[in-house]
Amino acid sequence: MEAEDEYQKSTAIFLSWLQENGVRMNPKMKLADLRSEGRGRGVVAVDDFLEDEVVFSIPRAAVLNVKNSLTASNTSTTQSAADTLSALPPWLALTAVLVSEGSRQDSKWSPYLAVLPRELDSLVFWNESELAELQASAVVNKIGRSSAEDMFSQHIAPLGLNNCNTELCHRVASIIMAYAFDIPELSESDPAQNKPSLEEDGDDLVSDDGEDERTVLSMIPLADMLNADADRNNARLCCDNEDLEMRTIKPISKGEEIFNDYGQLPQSDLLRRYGYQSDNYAVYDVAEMPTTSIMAAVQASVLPQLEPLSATEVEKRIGLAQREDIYEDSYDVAHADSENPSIPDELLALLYILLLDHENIQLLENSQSSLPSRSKLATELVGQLLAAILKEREKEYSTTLEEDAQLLESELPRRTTMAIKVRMGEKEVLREALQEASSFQGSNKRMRLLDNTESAAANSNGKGKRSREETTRPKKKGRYN
Ligand SMILES: C[S@@+](CC[C@H](N)C(=O)[O-])C[C@H]1O[C@@H](n2cnc3c(N)ncnc32)[C@H](O)[C@@H]1O
Repeated sequence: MEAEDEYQKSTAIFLSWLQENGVRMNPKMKLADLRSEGRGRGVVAVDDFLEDEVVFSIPRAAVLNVKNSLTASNTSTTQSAADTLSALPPWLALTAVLVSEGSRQDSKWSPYLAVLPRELDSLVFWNESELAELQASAVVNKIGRSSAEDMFSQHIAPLGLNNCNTELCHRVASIIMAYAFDIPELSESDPAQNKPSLEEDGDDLVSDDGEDERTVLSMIPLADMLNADADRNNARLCCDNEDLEMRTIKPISKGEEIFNDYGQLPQSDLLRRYGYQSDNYAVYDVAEMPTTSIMAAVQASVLPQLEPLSATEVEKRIGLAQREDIYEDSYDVAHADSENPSIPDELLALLYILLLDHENIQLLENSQSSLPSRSKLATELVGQLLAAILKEREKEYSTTLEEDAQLLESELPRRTTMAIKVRMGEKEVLREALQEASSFQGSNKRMRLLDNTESAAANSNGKGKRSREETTRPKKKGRYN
């Protein structure tokens, strides 16, 4: 059979299967072939929807998760299989279940499994030269291909599932990452938990988010046919009733696509987890600033006016940053919005601690002073150091924004184009952060500048007068401002 016929036929069989399994579809929706627009299948309105209308409803028994799969298989091994699976993280247990269901001709979910993709563009499937196009994006270190393979060989291989191999496990785990939902175990639910997610760990089939809500990682036929495109979200999965319901969250006009919400992801994570790129997610882009490179810049004395710090002194200041709860392994810079600046307070606080003069670091250490507000953290010197660090970070990418823009004008392989957009998004963020850093105007009076040291030394020798600024240091514990 031609691949095209196969595609249409599998859609038709899936639609009949949905009906047989009690899925009720509003006649105002249709499952559409959106391949020409690069979105595979999707759900489209064929008539106007009001806000809070049901688009379709799905009985919980049609959902594919560990419990339902074990119930459907109804074998004597069910209890021991349940025990084995419940010891695994939810994503791994569901991977085992999908591989197992996929290998059975008589699986209740066969027509559903047949419409799931054979190939994905998630980063785990990119080869080295494709990944190299992401340049210095931190996402390259988050793919976790080899750690996933360790899990497969340690936990899935011993199950002896038919036709199971590493590539299949990757494919299934990636489908789960892009398609599965975490749904509340019972009907007392928080419908906010409706986005496909895999960022799970834990060792139970249900996960507990710590707020009395236990969720079950589940594949939800049809609900997972909704695409997403940042703020074009107009529907969500509601788990309050016996049946799961996809409901509109705003009026939708005839002809519009019905979109779910995958979250406010930077383009890098969208690519890693869902295997696509969309300019509409660029507003959520971030550039990661690893603390190791921040420390390297500090120790390399990138600013000549800075008094150098000994290794012991650096250690002490890191300890202080940890005590103040602002020390992180890396800091995300992002696009500023009405509520948040581009550079996070924690990063400013770290640099401030690294740049404080000896007298003031002592006061902070003895809790005679505390970290000031953002405007005072944002000293000119902090801005200069940050600018130097941001420029170094920019240099880790082997092309400039302008060169990337030029590259995009030519015909490129799909993955190269997506990678270029991701790295451009990060470079845009770095530029914005650089601009923000250049605007810092807070006083340098407590900063570890060579001048300060000289005047302080002169003062301690009784040869000089303290400057007016130095005498304004806080005398008791409290915020500098
Ligand atoms: C939950 S599924 C949605 C159904 C999917 N289109 C299908 O045909 O099976 C998520 C996958 O859909 C695709 N997708 C979702 N939103 C998209 C978009 N705005 N643009 C391109 N692809 C999208 C991505 O491949 C993603 O991994």
